[in-house]
Amino acid sequence: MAQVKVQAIASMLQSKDTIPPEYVRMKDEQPGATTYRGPAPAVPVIDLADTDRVADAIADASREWGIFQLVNHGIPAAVIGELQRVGREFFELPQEEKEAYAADPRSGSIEGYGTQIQKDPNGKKAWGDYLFHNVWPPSRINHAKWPRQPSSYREANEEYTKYLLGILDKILDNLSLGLGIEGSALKKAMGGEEMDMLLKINYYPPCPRPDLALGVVAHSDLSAVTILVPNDVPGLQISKDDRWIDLDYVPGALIIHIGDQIEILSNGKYKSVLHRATVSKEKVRISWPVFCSPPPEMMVGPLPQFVSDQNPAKYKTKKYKDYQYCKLNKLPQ
Ligand SMILES: O=C(O)CCC(=O)C(=O)O
Ligand SMILES: [Fe+2]
Repeated sequence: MAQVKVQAIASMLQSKDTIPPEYVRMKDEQPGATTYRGPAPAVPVIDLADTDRVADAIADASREWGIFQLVNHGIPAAVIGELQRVGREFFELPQEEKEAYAADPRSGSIEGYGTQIQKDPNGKKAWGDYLFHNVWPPSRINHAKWPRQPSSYREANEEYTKYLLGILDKILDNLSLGLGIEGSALKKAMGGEEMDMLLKINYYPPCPRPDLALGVVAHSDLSAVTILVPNDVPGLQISKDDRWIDLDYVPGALIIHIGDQIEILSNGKYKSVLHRATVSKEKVRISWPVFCSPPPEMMVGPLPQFVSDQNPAKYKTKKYKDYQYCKLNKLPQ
């Protein structure tokens, strides 16, 4: 039987101020009770075209924040606009059309249409649905999980991916230089052209109680780097100095997260960022993260340059898919 999607629940709600109890987070997670409202420094906004400063800015932000917003990245607004339009139109299709792409947990693949299913000790759920599909490398793309409607879905996603490959190269290059290693080193450690890029579309319907629910619970991304396009409804929060703070909406910016794999490869010099997604009372929030990771069989561990007697390895060396298994099953890394 198909999982009941949040989009269907939201459209059937009678009440304007209550939600089903399984969507009410525990008190210590509720955004209404835990969002920091005082003055806080803003997540760095970095200009990719500012060649004098960009390398230091990316390295500093990745050490101190694990996240930054990237402007002047060179992806035409029309390309991002198309990515957003076709993704939104997919979620606006009738429910039964979307179910043709349902994720199948028994298949061993994360790809497809589904609803947030984090294993939660309190039986709580998150207020969001999603679509996952690979966009790179071509050999691991399964077009059966790419929407056939709207008809320009495939072209829009291929076009966006082409630009992302170039931007990811620049980010990894600058991250490598910031560690004092060769520009190509981190990309090589991620499998070079064989690295994996997995697109997720998060669809968060309007929620009568955004103070009580979460779209995505607190986590760091397992990826090496995540490149995210938001729509214009803010909602992403990060934990900084033990406070949950909002990211500003910067029109046209890409939000770059440092994920666990870069933290591991750099032996902790760069930090993956703890983040969560809140939802809106009136508006649909949508985000398009692309998780960029080593291929499943790649061995990942601290690079030898960062390990010494004085500075022992803080993380294990094992296959990426074994890191993935531990994270998905909430086992020790
Ligand atoms: O929707 C967002 O802004 C964040 C989503 C997210 O963190 C994720 O899907 O991993
Ligand atoms: Fe995330």
